[in-house]
Amino acid sequence: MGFEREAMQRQALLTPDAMQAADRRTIAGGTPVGTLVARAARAIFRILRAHYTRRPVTILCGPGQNGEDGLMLAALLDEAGWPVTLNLLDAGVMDESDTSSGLMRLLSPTGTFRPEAGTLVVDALFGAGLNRPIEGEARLLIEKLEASDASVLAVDLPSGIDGRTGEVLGAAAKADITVSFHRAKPGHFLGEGRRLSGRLFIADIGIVPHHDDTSALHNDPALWKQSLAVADGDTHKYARGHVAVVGGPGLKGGAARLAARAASVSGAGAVTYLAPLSGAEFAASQFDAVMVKPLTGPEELRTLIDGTASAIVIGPGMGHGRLASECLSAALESGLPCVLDADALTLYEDTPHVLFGKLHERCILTPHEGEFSRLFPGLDGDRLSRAKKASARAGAMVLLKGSTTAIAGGILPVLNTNGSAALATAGSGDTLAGLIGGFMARGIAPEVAAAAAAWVHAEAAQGAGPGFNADQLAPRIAAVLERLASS
Ligand SMILES: NC(=O)C1=CN([C@@H]2O[C@H](COP(=O)(O)OP(=O)(O)OC[C@H]3O[C@@H](n4cnc5c(N)ncnc54)[C@H](O)[C@@H]3O)[C@@H](O)[C@H]2O)[C@@H](O)CC1
Ligand SMILES: Nc1ncnc2c1ncn2[C@@H]1O[C@H](COP(=O)(O)OP(=O)(O)O)[C@@H](O)[C@H]1O
Ligand SMILES: [K+]
Repeated sequence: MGFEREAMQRQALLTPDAMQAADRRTIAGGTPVGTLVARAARAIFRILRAHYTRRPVTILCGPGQNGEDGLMLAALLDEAGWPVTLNLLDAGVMDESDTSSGLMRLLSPTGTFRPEAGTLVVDALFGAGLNRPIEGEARLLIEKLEASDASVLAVDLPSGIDGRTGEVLGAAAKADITVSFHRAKPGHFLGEGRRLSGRLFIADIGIVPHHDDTSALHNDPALWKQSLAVADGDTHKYARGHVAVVGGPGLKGGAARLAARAASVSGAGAVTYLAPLSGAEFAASQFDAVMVKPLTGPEELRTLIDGTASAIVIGPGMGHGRLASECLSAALESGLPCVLDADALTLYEDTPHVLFGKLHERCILTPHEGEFSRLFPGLDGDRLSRAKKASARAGAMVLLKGSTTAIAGGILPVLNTNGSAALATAGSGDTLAGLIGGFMARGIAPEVAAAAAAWVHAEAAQGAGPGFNADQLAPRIAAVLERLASS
């Protein structure tokens, strides 16, 4: 089972180009552009009033439709008795209807913009139409805004953020709230765009959706919750999935043990931890539910592969020795779903093409930025496009970890954004690798397993205090899965 179809449409991320195409399609379908702008302005007005008490509002309006949204908002606020000032980048954006509606009297002369604490600035300079770095007068306005203590509400995107990549083109001021329309844009979650967008609200303004518009998905349980349901009835442990976790020698065993613990709460029926004797003996003293087997060579792993193993997690704490590379080869030759993390990624960093030659479509590579840059040198751009290029290069799925995690190689790339800095703790990536392996062992398709695991893993750290560490993740993951199953 893949992603749920209707949810895919709701979770679509649209690039600014795709959004403009959707806009044109909607207008061609009979909704005048003025109606869309009016709906957009009303949505901003509603969200603005829900979050701010009445206070002086300055609206910065650019030369395009983003500025039009700002003008229309000015009229609504003015009508509701809010003190509004307009700063236009280009007085030409005002047409006769604006002047006759009395907006002229809200205009403040160029050069007088002084954002102050206690006021609200609406940033309606540029949105989807930003097509070059910001300079001149617009840049001055944004820099003043950035240096001020005023609250900021951005229309569509903080002006200066590239909606496709999240990159700052010239300058951009941090918004407390961003109100965008129809669907979120990749730039809300990538690069600086994530931080600068603040709290994101997406307003429905009646844009007609079309699946061709979608360039990526914003991860959400609606996409895959059904796939996690455990079928009731006559089953047995191995039928529910058996995860083989390949660990390393004694002193490095913690990473793979974390992976095994995550696999054992994933809903899979059995987990076997394989490690050289020193690691296996210690693991056996730590585990109850997880089975332990000593590894003297790749044969023990092959026996499990020929038996009941249905997915393999390999790499965390494994080391770089001969046993490690033989086990990795055996894992990949098995054709079973495999998660490659940590040492499995760095083992081939000098000869990545050798590794890529062994991968298949049920392999998922889970690098953090450091591992990624060593395994995929020379790739630049935002995290989403790098993950896509890396997946194409490797011929496997790539889950590139970070505050926004990008997953590429499935039907559509996925961005996961529910993580928090609590996850930046040793062993949290190992836990994620184990959870993905557990889901794949259950027969869940790789792209679904990766997306579900990324979300569940991040959700498990929600509300974590300063004393949180990766040891605490597995029981929290079990709790998240329980909540999902009963919701
Ligand atoms: N797509 C839709 O369906 C809807 C879009 N709406 C609004 O329309 C916006 C898009 O409107 P536009 O396509 O007119 O684009 P924008 O208003 O974002 O900007 C385009 C204008 O800015 C100029 N420009 C671009 N980069 C510049 C730079 N760095 N320095 C100076 N000038 C620059 C362009 O030459 C053009 O005149 C969205 O962001 C949104 O706010 C809403 O009205 C609701 C409906
Ligand atoms: N600031 C952050 N916000 C959200 N998630 C984060 C942040 N920093 C790290 N993470 C997540 O934490 C995990 C860290 O993985 P990794 O770096 O491999 O850790 P380790 O190697 O110690 O196991 C990844 O899932 C990553 O997405
Ligand atoms: K804007």
